[in-house]
Amino acid sequence: MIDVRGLRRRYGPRGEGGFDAVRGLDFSVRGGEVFALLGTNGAGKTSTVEVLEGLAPPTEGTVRVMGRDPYRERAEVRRHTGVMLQEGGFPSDLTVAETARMWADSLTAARPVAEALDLVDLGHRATVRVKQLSGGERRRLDLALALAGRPRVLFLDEPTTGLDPQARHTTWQLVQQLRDEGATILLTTHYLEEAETLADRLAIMRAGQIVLAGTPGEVTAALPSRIRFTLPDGVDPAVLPVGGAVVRGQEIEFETPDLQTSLTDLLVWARDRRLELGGIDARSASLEDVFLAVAEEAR
Ligand SMILES: Nc1ncnc2c1ncn2[C@@H]1O[C@H](COP(=O)(O)OP(=O)(O)OP(=O)(O)O)[C@@H](O)[C@H]1O
Repeated sequence: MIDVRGLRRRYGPRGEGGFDAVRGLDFSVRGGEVFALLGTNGAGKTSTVEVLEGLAPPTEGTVRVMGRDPYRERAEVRRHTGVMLQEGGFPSDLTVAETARMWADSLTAARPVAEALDLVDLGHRATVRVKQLSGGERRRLDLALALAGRPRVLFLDEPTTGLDPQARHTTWQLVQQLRDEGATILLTTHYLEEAETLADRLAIMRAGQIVLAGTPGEVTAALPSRIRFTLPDGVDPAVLPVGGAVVRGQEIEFETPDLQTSLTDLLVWARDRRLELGGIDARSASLEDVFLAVAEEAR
């Protein structure tokens, strides 16, 4: 549904004075998939998504959405896409329902306004003026408008920024529901839990390039897992069956690329010696660990 080959996006002139925000991206998003673009501030996520939305042409490379060029064939592509920009811009004197109705009138086959507002839990705020909405409510209105045309492809740029935890979870459920109904969704987010929860696949960008991509499981497998425990008093850490452990008194921590094997070996070793290990904590790297490692490498 989305295909990006060799995408570059440059702001300003060629040569000095210009800036390459996107420096050669390749990725694709399959139908019915949620794909998350992650990256530090300024990594180039919005610059990429804007090209996919047809708001700007690529400086180099090709981009296809549903097999079409979203910039040159904007009218055709736009009919099937829903877009939630990082900042929506609505006339602030209109009410929520008026805003949604105005938007719906510009679409073919829009959802009924009440249905679109109910999807994002804004039905009870229909008669409130946009300027009186909280930041989180405006975000949800943005989302309602993005969904209004029953899009087959949905672009969500930081959809849950400013939402309280409950509204965030409701939004996640909505995104999952839309995906289950067949929508293809590309989102950017700074919430790693959001990416872990929603994304079938994700890519981490840094300085205009993708540095890691895959399923959340594949991406977190890029870093070693970690095992921690406490040895019983009187047991010398030197007898441990693992190399490279960090030892603080009786507290032991070590990393392993193969969590299951290392943990099994450790537990069998302890059982054979009738040792009771305390506070065993064994975990794979989290997406946050990976993200921080990627960001750290850039320093
Ligand atoms: N119109 C512009 N002119 C010049 N430079 C720009 C312009 N828009 C963005 N940039 C620069 O391009 C780089 C990428 O910006 P972009 O907004 O795509 O990053 P992002 O990954 O979406 O960041 P964030 O997480 O902060 O939203 C940044 O260094 C930014 O300063």
